[in-house]
Amino acid sequence: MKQSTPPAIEVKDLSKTYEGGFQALSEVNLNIEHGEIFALLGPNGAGKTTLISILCGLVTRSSGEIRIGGHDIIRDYRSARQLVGLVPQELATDSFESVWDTVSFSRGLFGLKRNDAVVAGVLRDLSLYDKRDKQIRTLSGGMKRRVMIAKALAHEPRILFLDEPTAGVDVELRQDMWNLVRGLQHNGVTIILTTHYIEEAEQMAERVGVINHGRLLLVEETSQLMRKLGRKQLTIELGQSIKQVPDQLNGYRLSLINDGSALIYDYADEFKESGIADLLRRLNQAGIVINDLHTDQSSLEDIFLDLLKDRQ
Ligand SMILES: Nc1ncnc2c1ncn2[C@@H]1O[C@H](COP(=O)(O)OP(=O)(O)OP(=O)(O)O)[C@@H](O)[C@H]1O
Repeated sequence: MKQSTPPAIEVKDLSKTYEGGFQALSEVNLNIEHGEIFALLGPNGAGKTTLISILCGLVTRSSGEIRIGGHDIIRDYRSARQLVGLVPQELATDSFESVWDTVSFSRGLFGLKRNDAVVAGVLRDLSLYDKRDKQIRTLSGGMKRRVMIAKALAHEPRILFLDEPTAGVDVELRQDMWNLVRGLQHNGVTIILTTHYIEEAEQMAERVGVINHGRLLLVEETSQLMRKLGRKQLTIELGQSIKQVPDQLNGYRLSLINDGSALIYDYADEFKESGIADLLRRLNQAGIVINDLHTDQSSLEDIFLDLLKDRQ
């Protein structure tokens, strides 16, 4: 019988209570497939770093089971850890080591043989090759962050965790970072990132997990989530202002704005086709002249805020 490949990450009933009694994670269940880009979204203190740190073996769980590439992270720690690279939120700075030595040493920490071609490749991908002989303490903040990524990639991990990779970085580095992420995914690397830049999760991630107060509220394909929860708004600019929405349009979620010169119609994607044509016909029947129409779609950010409001 052919055995199926285990998921990149399997988390079952994971809970974490820190010393002192604070429960940072409760009953988290999550599977992440190979080659996915998965975004973990949540406000400050939601438990994202705790989850990532447990998955990388830096923080111990209180209960639950975790496998990385099928390896239990406690019983089979080395095999599990070998598969994982972590770019932490905090930058390790002020090193007197050179960029090259730091990255090469990181590879050695995983018991791997020295491989200059791999280290050179990683440094080139991150535009660090020219700086390879510089001491880390002499680099700019952005360059130091690149070194952190290079360190995480030095042992060629199959799964890369990026803890808020774009917080406080400039546009150029952010762009480079996302190009790098796409390139890694192309090579089959699984990417798990946390971000406060929700539009980026929307653009980059195939699936999103929303976490708050240590609970994973939902895990959904990004497009699915947008479709399901993403409300749309149609703004109807009127030829002439009106004082109130005519009675015959009471069945629609309409509101008047801008002193009665425009109507807002809230609708969900699935009602788009029939709803709008019907509404426009009825407006016409009510003698309302339409000047212009435009639509707005709620972003993942809006959805996220709505979710937190509903479930708190
Ligand atoms: N070592 C610790 N001891 C006690 N409590 C901790 C410890 N580390 C984290 N916490 C608490 O656990 C909660 C979750 O923290 P965590 O860093 O996982 O959140 P986060 O979602 O990553 O937040 P941020 O977006 O701010 O990084 C926070 O309330 C934090 O104060």
